Amino acid sequence: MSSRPCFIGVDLGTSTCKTLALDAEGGVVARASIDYPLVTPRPGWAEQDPQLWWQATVETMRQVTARLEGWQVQAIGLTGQMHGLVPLDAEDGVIRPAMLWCDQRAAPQCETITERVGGLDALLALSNNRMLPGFTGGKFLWMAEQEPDAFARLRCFLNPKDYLRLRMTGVHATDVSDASGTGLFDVRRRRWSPELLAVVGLGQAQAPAVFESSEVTAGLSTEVARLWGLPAGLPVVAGGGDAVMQTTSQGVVRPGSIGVTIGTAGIVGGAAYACPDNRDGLLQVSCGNAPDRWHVMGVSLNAGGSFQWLKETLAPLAGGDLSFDRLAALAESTPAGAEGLLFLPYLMGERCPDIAADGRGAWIGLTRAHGIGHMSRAVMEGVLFNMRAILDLFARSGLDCERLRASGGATASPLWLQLLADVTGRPVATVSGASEGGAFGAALLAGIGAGRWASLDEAVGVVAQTRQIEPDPARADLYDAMHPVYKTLYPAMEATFGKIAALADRKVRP
Ligand SMILES: Nc1ncnc2c1ncn2[C@@H]1O[C@H](COP(=O)(O)OP(=O)(O)O)[C@@H](O)[C@H]1O
Ligand SMILES: O=C(CO)[C@@H](O)[C@H](O)COP(=O)(O)O
Repeated sequence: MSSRPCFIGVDLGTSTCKTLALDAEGGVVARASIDYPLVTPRPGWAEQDPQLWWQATVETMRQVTARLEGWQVQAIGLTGQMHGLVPLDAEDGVIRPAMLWCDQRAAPQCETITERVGGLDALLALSNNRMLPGFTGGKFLWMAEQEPDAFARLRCFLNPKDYLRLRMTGVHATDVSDASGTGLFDVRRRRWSPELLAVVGLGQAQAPAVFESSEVTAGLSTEVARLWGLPAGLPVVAGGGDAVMQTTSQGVVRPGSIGVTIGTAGIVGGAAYACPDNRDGLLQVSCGNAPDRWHVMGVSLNAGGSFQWLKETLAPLAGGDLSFDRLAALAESTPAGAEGLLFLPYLMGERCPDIAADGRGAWIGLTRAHGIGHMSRAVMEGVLFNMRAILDLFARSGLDCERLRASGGATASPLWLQLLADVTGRPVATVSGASEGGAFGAALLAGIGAGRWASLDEAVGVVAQTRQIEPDPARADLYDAMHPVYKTLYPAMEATFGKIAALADRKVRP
């Protein structure tokens, strides 16, 4: 019997590496995932060791390929966390741990870049994006200033998922959607901006080659192919940044629908046929996963990651074993609105709806009547109030939508899904593949690259709606009343957070 074709997608998330194989109808044949830690050496900093990413990829690929007897892998597609800087030396060695998308240390350098090009309007004309804290661009200047010896050794930089490609194929390459997130890319023309590269001290030779998402970048090396029992030279397609790819996995590739992802980050995203002008730069505009598509999104740094922080913080008090389900059950048995307890989730600072590098998290309204169930519920509600504020920004840009499509790790929880509907007051649809996250989209892109589907529109034809969750009228009414109050929290605290950030730099022994 001849082997059946399948396509592999690898998603290098912030918390987990997920790998899956899809058949030619979009059904999942095999999947595996492995977690790794997020390191926060100081408030506002976030790093990971690319070696751990590669180990997780090797192992998840081993587990998936071991289950593919009778299947023939036709191509691999990559996706992963955006905006991270993997600095490489002349031997392709990693010079320092990767600074991630939620790392705020380079906020002052982002302002410097904006000034150097002549202000915000000039920057938007070059890239169509602000140089937001957390974008890759600022990290180069930070390195040049704070770690000049390390910066002098830099010969090439890669986005996180593209480091996996380097290890798989030996090639320095990225795709247009992930390149958009560096802040150094001319999103309108789908090419590096030579002016912006120069402003951060780089030349074109130090930037990876850029491909459209479904283009084949290179073939699997003999050594790596042997590790996974795959043919040497197997095509590895360009893929895309995870925030864009999540929206592709949701089937949101044409204007008119909006996807919400609750992963570590929170993403509100939609597609466009032409590159929209990013007038005030409060949203992000990137190239989409097809040559004729662009992508608009607002990204919160603090969605599922806030819930994960709560779990990790409380786990030692719960004998080290506290599950997301237990935490959600505590929240579910607490009244909607957590009896007046609000949570501002800016634990990693924030990018959208507020640009708040010095932002901090806070429970506001604590009383002796509040317990851990209230705190857990307030965290979930606060994250979703923040997503609703991003939806308000979308509406202001004429991108509103009556229904949402949901994806991301948190959508494994029925409570998160119901609260998303209740807090936004919109029906929420889940789709096949949404719980698989970006790996699903990456595998679809691999399928396009291998010729299974002729276009992105055709490929997302395999994405089907699985459920629709309606908002509960009474809870939606309460959340309508709470949202304007929530929106006052950051403006009220902004100046105080600035002072707190300065105080946090003063180290005094315990
Ligand atoms: N069973 C679950 N119940 C509730 N939330 C969950 C569950 N599993 C994962 N999550 C949430 O999903 C987040 C991770 O989502 P994921 O899409 O896998 O993120 P990433 O791609 O950033 O690694 C976690 O931070 C957590 O808040
Ligand atoms: O910053 C962004 C996109 O602009 C984030 O989407 C990161 O790319 C990380 O995503 P997850 O790990 O939460 O999927």
